[in-house]
Amino acid sequence: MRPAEPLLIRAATRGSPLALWQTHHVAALLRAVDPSIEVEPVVVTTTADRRQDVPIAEMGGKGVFVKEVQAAVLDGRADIAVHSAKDLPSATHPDLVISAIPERGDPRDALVGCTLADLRPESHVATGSQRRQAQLAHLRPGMRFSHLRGSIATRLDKAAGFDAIVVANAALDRLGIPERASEVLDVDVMIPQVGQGALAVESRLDAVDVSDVLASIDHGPSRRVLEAERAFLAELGGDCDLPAGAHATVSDDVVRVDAMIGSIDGMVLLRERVEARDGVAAARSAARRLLDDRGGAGLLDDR
Ligand SMILES: NCc1[nH]cc(CCC(=O)O)c1CC(=O)O
Repeated sequence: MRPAEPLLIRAATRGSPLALWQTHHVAALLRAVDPSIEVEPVVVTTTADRRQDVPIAEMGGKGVFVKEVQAAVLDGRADIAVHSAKDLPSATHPDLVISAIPERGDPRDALVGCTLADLRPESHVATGSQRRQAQLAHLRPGMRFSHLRGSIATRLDKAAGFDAIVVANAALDRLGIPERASEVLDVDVMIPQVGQGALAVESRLDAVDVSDVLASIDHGPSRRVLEAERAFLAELGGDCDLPAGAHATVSDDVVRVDAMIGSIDGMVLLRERVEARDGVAAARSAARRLLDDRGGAGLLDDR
């Protein structure tokens, strides 16, 4: 018997060590299902990667990380695009489909430099995320914040200049440096960003053969919570960085959504928890309560 024809899947990815780890992870998951699959990374250098000096918000929001990776799939240079789910805008491209959401990693944020208990009102924290700043400022009023962006390695290199920086714990795990976390913040202390710790693999809507293969590495519970979290983001109408976050979990067929909207100075922090079998409905209702009933819409407008 002849061996099966190898199936080549070209995977568009950013070139950072984290993005490459994620692409290799997707490749390993696919090959565990079908060893005849070969995954060839197609590295795309995004404008956002080249311009480390410019805040994300000024480059057009968080979609800047994914647009150029998606373009490689849309114009046929690649078959799939591997993204950090949290970098994906809430509305996907009309010609693309999220054909796999593999089992989610750690959704939590990590403090690097010192623990939460070590943070004083005079402490200086660096983060580029309005969500992280709003929640930390609420926990420890008075702290000074500086902007920080760049790859995880770049940010870790600059950590010594501050009392603490905040990064996704999944990134430390994936880069093999979990010991850099001074403290991993419980989701009750710091609500994570929509999609944090999860991967989203896109393919062309018309490439049914590719999406069939990817379906084999889709993880149902992870898809269910991610779709809920993304519905929260869509309801907020925000694809740029907002002082807002949502985290969903599923147990006994019930999805629980914890969501927050705050002011960047930490003076106001609104939280809601909604549980329902329909996670998307739960997330939308958490968003409506925060925006309409509790004044969150005004907070987002005032930024
Ligand atoms: N903001 C950029 C970004 N996009 C995805 C991750 C980490 C990996 C993940 O959340 O899956 C990071 C780094 C960070 O937030 O510290």
